[in-house]
Amino acid sequence: MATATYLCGVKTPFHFSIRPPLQYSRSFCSHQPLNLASPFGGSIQAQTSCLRVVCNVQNVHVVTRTESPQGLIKQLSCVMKFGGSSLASAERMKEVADLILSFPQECPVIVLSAMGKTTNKLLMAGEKAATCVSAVTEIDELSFVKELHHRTVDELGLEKTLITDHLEKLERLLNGIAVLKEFTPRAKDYLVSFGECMSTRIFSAYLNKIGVKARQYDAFDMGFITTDDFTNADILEATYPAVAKRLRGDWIKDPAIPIVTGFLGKGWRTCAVTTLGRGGSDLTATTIGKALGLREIQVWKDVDGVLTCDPNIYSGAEPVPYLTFDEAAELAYFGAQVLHPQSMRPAREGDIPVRVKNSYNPNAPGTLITKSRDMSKAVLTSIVLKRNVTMLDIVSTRMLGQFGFLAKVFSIFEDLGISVDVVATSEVSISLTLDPSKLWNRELIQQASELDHVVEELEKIAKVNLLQHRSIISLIGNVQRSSLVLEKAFRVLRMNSVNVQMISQGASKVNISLIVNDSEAERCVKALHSAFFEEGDLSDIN
Ligand SMILES: Nc1ncnc2c1ncn2[C@@H]1O[C@H](COP(=O)(O)OP(=O)(O)O)[C@@H](O)[C@H]1O
Ligand SMILES: N[C@@H](CC(=O)OP(=O)(O)O)C(=O)O
Repeated sequence: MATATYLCGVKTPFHFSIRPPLQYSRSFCSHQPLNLASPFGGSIQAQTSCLRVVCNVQNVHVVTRTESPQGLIKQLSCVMKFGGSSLASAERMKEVADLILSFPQECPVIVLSAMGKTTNKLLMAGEKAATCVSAVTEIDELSFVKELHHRTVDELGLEKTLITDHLEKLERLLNGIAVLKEFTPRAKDYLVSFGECMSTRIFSAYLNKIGVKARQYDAFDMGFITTDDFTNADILEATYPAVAKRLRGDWIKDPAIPIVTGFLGKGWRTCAVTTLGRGGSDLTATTIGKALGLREIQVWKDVDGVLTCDPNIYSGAEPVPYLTFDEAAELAYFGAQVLHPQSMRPAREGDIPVRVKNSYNPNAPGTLITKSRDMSKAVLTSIVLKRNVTMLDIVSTRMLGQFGFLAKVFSIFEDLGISVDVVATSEVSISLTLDPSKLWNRELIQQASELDHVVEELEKIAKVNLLQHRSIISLIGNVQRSSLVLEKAFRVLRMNSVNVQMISQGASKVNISLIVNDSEAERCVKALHSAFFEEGDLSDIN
């Protein structure tokens, strides 16, 4: 296979490949004058040169290289993602715009979540529409969403018509939910999508108003193809080339800062709007970073980076300067809300650094997440808590030495489509926790019967003890020094009279998980945090 790549600006933007057996002809057409608007204002007189590759089968690839009088024009360079916490008001939108413009050397792709708590409000409005008898217009959450967006448009000096269509559609959708008295996962995804659709339209219009050329994109219309698992869809491989083609194509034709809806996609079978799970805009950002092979992915939050523990549990949590993709993935998977559980995957695959920064405090260095880092001094990086976990103790009813027991147990989970989080096994017994993210979005009643069904199936081959209201405390760090970590952790837990019910050191080599009662969990995290990060006596055990 022959591969040609033009180097334009910061990163390699074009790749095309031709399989040797195909006949192809090439023609160059050069020096076609083109008027390009610079996204940061003004226009650039540019020329393009095209390399046209015509294959004798069905594909025609046209690769275009764009040049300004000074040379090649800048290419999209990084992703900047801003979450709801960074975009809570018109004032915040202005500050985010200023923040973006304070990096004139960058040509960013901007990914936005819904404003403030819009997603929660929309979900609540949907629940109320499905269960209440009063008129949809009386739902407080709908009034809140309308008021927030109207006020923002007004304060930014934008046309009211910018969002009228969306607000009308939103109300009609809630009326439909009220008539059907049903709020399906598919309806949930369509309903919450209005949040991102409106925030991106408002922000893009504002940038254009202040003279920065921007173009709004709905992710479900620009190539984000997902599974049809509403409320928790996975991104499919076809997304990467589709997104790259669309963003690059538009940028070359008419450069404008892309403003993309986070969190959303399009189901590949249903063609309906899907969402990537709560906090999914982080995943949108890393997917775009990988698709375009960008230099860096920035996720701007309301905290000074990834912290040593959840600041809502312990306000003395400190920023962690460096993390590996593996550490960040474990941290996110085991419950740190700051990053979406799947968001590290595209960044790791594309080997693109992720920087977590604070939009309220841009000068703080934040956290840099890369493939590897110097672990020589690392012991513990962060403590993560996942609450309300269900644990199962499963003991084989057969004699010791019974082979195939583990396989049978896991095939039951596979058949029922339930993910397992933490596992500890012996030849005849298994203790495990169930991944609540796979149960979160389902109706409570369904959850209960689902668990009953799991137990029923398992009881055909084992004695089962179902233990609810447990927490997983994950110690993320250098498992090469696990003895040190465990020694200290158990000393702290013993001093706090906490009994650990299960322990697992994952194959990931960055995580030790301890299972304790929900009621003891926060106390444990605080005590562990203070022992590992504040008392400074790690050197003792070193
Ligand atoms: N280990 C952690 N480090 C940083 N923030 C954390 C951590 N654990 C939980 N959080 C919470 O995550 C929040 C940021 O994530 P999120 O609300 O999803 O941001 P955004 O809406 O900007 O994407 C913080 O405000 C903080 O309360
Ligand atoms: N708005 C969605 C998606 C998202 O990523 O939000 P945030 O970036 O504010 O966590 C949610 O609340 O889940």
